[in-house]
Amino acid sequence: MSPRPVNAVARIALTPGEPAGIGPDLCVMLAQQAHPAELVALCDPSLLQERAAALRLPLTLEPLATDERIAPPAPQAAGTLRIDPVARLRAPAVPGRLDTGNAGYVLETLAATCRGCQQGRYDAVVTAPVHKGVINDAGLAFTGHTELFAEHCGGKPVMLLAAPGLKVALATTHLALRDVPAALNRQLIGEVLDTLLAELPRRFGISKPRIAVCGLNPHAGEGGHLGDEEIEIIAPVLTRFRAAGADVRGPLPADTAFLPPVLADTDVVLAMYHDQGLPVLKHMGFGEAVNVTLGLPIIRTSVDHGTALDLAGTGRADAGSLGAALAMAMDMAARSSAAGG
Ligand SMILES: NC(=O)C1=CN([C@@H]2O[C@H](COP(=O)(O)OP(=O)(O)OC[C@H]3O[C@@H](n4cnc5c(N)ncnc54)[C@H](O)[C@@H]3O)[C@@H](O)[C@H]2O)C=CC1
Ligand SMILES: NCC(=O)COP(=O)(O)O
Repeated sequence: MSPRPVNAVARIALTPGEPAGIGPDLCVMLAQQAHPAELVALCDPSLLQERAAALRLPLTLEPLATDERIAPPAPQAAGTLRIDPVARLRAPAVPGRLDTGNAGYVLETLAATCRGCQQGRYDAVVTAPVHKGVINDAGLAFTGHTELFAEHCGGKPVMLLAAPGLKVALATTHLALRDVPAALNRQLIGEVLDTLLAELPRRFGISKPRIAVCGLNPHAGEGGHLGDEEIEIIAPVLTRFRAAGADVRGPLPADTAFLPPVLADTDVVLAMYHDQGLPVLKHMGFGEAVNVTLGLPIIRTSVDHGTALDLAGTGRADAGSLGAALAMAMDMAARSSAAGG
């Protein structure tokens, strides 16, 4: 498929995620306004039609033309979404009620999206949340979109969440806390920093990224008295990167790494594990933050929240983060297109 011209309208894939969660609600809500990109939902059409009816919101689903040369991407009109019916629900989608019967369907929508992105059919993908537990309960091993997209598309993924005023990247993602120390090694920290230093300019336009790196242990190990991962693993890698000219600071005690004076001259804080960095990020910007996977050959952004089963079908879910994820995906697609693809 030939690359689209610079400034062309982007075609963005949208996956509603867990059928019982708020993902379908948010897609319907997002469709209530016009967008300067074409939005293609990859899912069972009945899911969105039923959720729109439950929310009493208008929605017209327009089939995606099978040959994009005939129908180039067009801006999305209010009240509409394009639809690519890549998979069928196996069980009724009841808001708030998980059903293991639909786990395979959810993974099929994600696999089809990866194929579409790799084929150049989509300029980016925006994902609504999936329920990791129900997929595993169905007997399908799954840790997250981040890892699944890397499996399908290649690359060494780095999870980064961006809120206004703070970006947090993670050295490890979906791991039991007890497994984190064993997962950390010099090669991993080096690869994560390499990805951040390559992707922050490319995806965000940050030309010389300033990265603050957290330690693992309280007080960054207190000189080796509270753990030695800082001395054995993190500090030597940072010394190597600094010698090569990178602006990387640390290892910093995580409890003070997010103070305003540190953040004032930091582009990204690199946390060692999920719950070291994300509570701070969500405290600052829940509802307007975006989860982006760096290090993939494709552009993938997502919401900052989960499936919120308690809100599905009620109309009370906030679509702010999905809107922000779409805006970031369009921005990244435009940047990529301007850079030649
Ligand atoms: N990108 C993804 O696919 C993600 C999936 N998850 C999955 O979501 C499931 C549920 O996770 P939880 O820890 O319960 O987190 P959650 O984010 O679903 O819910 C936490 C709290 O935030 C509220 N909330 C979440 N999104 C909201 C929204 N858009 N508007 C208003 N309130 C909102 C919920 O009502 C709940 O009170 C888990 O299976 C988890 O794996 C979690 C995070 C990201
Ligand atoms: N807390 C972020 C999260 O769990 C999202 O994971 P993923 O499905 O985007 O990999």
